[in-house]
Amino acid sequence: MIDPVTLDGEGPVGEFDEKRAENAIRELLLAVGEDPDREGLRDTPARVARAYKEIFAGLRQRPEDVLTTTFDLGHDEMVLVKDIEVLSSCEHHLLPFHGVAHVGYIPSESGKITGLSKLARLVEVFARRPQVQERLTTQVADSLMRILEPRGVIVVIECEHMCMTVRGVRKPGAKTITSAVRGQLRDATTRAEAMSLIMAR
Ligand SMILES: Nc1nc2c(ncn2[C@@H]2O[C@H](COP(=O)(O)OP(=O)(O)OP(=O)(O)O)[C@@H](O)[C@H]2O)c(=O)[nH]1
Ligand SMILES: [Zn+2]
Repeated sequence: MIDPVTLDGEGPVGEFDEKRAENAIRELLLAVGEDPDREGLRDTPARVARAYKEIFAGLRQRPEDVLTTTFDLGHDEMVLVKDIEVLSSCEHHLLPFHGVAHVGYIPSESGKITGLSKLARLVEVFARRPQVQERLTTQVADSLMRILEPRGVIVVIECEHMCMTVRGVRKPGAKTITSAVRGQLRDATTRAEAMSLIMAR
């Protein structure tokens, strides 16, 4: 089961309760002073419930479900996929944060490699949950270390948080950058090489 605090678990959690989500959205519309029965809003609770089902689909997925394909290519140098689009939701305001993730690893001695698309799928598993950017970053790094047993991992995520743009402090354009570095990628030279590849435009 997924740990409800760290959300770091193996999943899947229970089924998405669409009816309950619909009722909650109806309540929210009433709370803001709207009429959920007026024509334009009549289908909104069901629509929003379906949207949340999609947005939080990662709660019902495990990293093992996507890191399936591995090959022994004997490649033992760094593999880095840059600019993977990230669309997640901050758990404080349930507003989106979006940007990019860069995920790199140095394969195990045996050269155990995964499909490139699987790194993007792994980001999705953790992004589609109520999140904070720091946890998203470490969960991607730690699950890669656990499942692929590489010699090192680097994950850098750059996002803009809607809760800082549409409300509150209102600072559009401010970017948050988080990183998680594991194993041999902690060595200064290797880390510097990875960072220069990540920062190169
Ligand atoms: N560390 C971290 N903070 C986040 C993330 N997403 C949102 N936050 C912050 O969570 C904090 C919640 O602060 P609170 O003071 O409880 O909430 P608030 O009154 O709505 O805060 P303001 O946004 O400053 O108006 C805010 O500072 C947000 O910017 C994230 O991914 N990581
Ligand atoms: Zn927020």
